[in-house]
Order: sequence, then C-alpha cells, then structure tokens
Amino acid sequence: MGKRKLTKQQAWRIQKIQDERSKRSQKRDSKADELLVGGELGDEQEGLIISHFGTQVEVEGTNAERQRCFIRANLPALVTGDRVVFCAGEYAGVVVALHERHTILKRPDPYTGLKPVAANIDQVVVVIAPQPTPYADLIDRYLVAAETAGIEPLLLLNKTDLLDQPELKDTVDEVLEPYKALGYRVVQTSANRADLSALVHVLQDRVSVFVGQSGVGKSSLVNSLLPAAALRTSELSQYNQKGQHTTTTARLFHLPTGGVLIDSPGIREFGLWHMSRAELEQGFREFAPFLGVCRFRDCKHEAEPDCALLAAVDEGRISEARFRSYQILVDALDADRPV
Ligand SMILES: Nc1nc2c(ncn2[C@@H]2O[C@H](COP(=O)(O)OP(=O)(O)OP(=O)(O)O)[C@@H](O)[C@H]2O)c(=O)[nH]1
Ligand SMILES: [Zn+2]
Repeated sequence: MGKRKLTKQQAWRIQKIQDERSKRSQKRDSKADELLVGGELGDEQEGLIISHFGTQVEVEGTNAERQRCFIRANLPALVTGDRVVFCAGEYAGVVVALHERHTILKRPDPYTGLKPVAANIDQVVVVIAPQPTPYADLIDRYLVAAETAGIEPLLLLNKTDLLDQPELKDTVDEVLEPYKALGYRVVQTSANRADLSALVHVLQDRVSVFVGQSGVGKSSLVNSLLPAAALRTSELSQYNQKGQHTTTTARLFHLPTGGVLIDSPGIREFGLWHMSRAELEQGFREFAPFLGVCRFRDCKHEAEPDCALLAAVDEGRISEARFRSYQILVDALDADRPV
C-alpha cells in the first residue's frame, strides 16, 4: 500500500490518543512512586498477576492474599500469569520487578501491533467435539499458534457422550488420526457426564488455557472445574469501583484439583492472527525435516520442481489432511485475512 496522507482531523485524533496515553502513564508512575517514597509499604515479596486492569494489576502474594497494585515506572505492561516482586500496601501495593517470562501469548492490537495478554502458560488445550463438526484447518490454527509461541499443545475431545452416534464417531476418528500419529496428546472428556478425570489429571501442576471453536464446551468445562464462588469473583472483578464494566482481560484461577487455568474470551480466540509463512511452516511439526531443502529457497510448495514438502506428501511422510490445512492457512495469509 502506498503512503497515505493523514487528514488534519486524523492527525489530531492520533495526537490526542498519544497525549492521553502519555498522561495516563505519567499518572500511573507518579502514583507508584508516591507510594514507594511514602514508605507505607511492606517488604518486597514474590507475587503472581491474577488479572490486569489498565494501569493496575491484581497480585497474589505468597500468603495467597490478593491486592490491587500500581506498577513501577520502568516496568513493561504486566499481564495475567506474570511472576513479579511487589510490596503490599494498606490500600494499594506496588509492583517493583518482573521475573523473566518463559512463554507469552499475544493478540493483535491496532496501536502496538501485537499485545501480550498472558504469560508463563505451559499448555494450550485445544478443545474439539463431535459437534460442532471438527475441521482440521481450525485445529491446526491453534496448534500452529501454540507451537510458534513455544507452548505445548494438546487436544481435548469433549462431548464424548455423543460418540455413541456412529457417524459422529467416524468423523472424529478420521479427524484425530493424523494428530495421534504426530504424537499430539489426545484426552477425552464429557462435561455433560461430569467425566472429567482425564482432564483433571493433565491440568495438574501446570498453567493451562482452553481454546477452540464456539460451542465445543469450553464454558461448560470451566464451570465444572471451578467452584461457583471463583467464577462469581471473576464477574465482579470485571467491574471497576464506579460499577462500570471494564475491558475483560485474562484471569487466573487456581483449580481445586490442582493446576492453574488462565481464561478470557480473548484467549479463547488465541491463534487467530497474522503470522509469516515461515512461522506457519514451522508450526507444522512434521514439516521440520523438509524445510529449507526445496530446490528454490523461496519455494511456495505449490508446483515447483524438487519441492521437498510436495515429495514428502507424495511419499506419505506428511499427511494429505495436514498439507491441505497448511494450504488453507497460507491462502488466508496471502489474502491478508487473519489466520
Ligand atoms: N452432549 C454434550 N453437550 C455438551 C457437553 N459440554 C458442553 N455441551 C453443550 O454444548 C453447548 C456449548 O457449550 P459451551 O460450554 O457454551 O461452549 P463454548 O465452547 O464455551 O462456546 P463459546 O462460549 O461460544 O466459545 C452447550 O449447549 C452445552 O450444554 C458435553 O460434554 N456433552
Ligand atoms: Zn517446496
């Protein structure tokens, strides 16, 4: 796209947004510094970010108590799942340091490109069900996004109570077969029959997120896993002190059966953003031995001679279903649609 000249009004609006942002961050910094200098804070302690709200975060200390905190000036934006050092205060505390993140989930943001939404996630649970019909390219979007972020994905087949319908069972078996062959873990549940033991087991001692297409049962699973009280608190926390609804951000829950769940509508759509063709290729784990060995360095794996990927598909070393899904995702990239 050519350079676009901004109209005066557009330029004014952008400037206004930038001014407001910088004013907001100055206010945030001065509040944190005021509290720190005022000396009314407790000792430094380790904390976990439960949720983030604009310029403040909710932090859980080692004693499991939670507190709203301001963020010290030199720190980046903090997100749910971050491990931090903070000082508790009478009314509000201050986060003074951020520990290194081992993984980070990002979403597109109109201003900053990609914006972090949650940190330190260990596994992405891709939920599918016999109904709505599972499609390989949808599953692959999530798998590729997880692989790209360096987070272990696993597949969760929910609504297993529907598998007594033979045509649904056949579809599910066919869709899941290539993933099992690739070594992806597949776990089965039925939220309806409260048959959650396999899921409870894989969630233990880990920080997980649920993703998957609408209607597969993510909410039902979260509701079955968490006590009602935890969910009620979560609803409350989405209102600020004036009772206005604030942007819903990711929230961290400790599961009574062990493990941590980070959940938000934004995270559930995880993976539906732009990525480069190279990232996409790397997200298909079985492509690895064939990448970079095509005759042409810029091979698009369409009809080029000596294409290593096409040869691997011919030889059955890459499944046709997965290659088809790769092509669908590449087309979406080329058409500049979100992947
Ligand atoms: N048969 C059956 N139905 C289920 C099961 N789990 C959930 N459902 C039903 O599936 C429908 C969708 O469930 P939700 O939990 O709302 O699905 P979701 O993935 O959260 O959907 P979104 O909120 O749109 O992303 C509801 O009618 C549930 O009652 C299950 O194990 N078996
Ligand atoms: Zn090629």
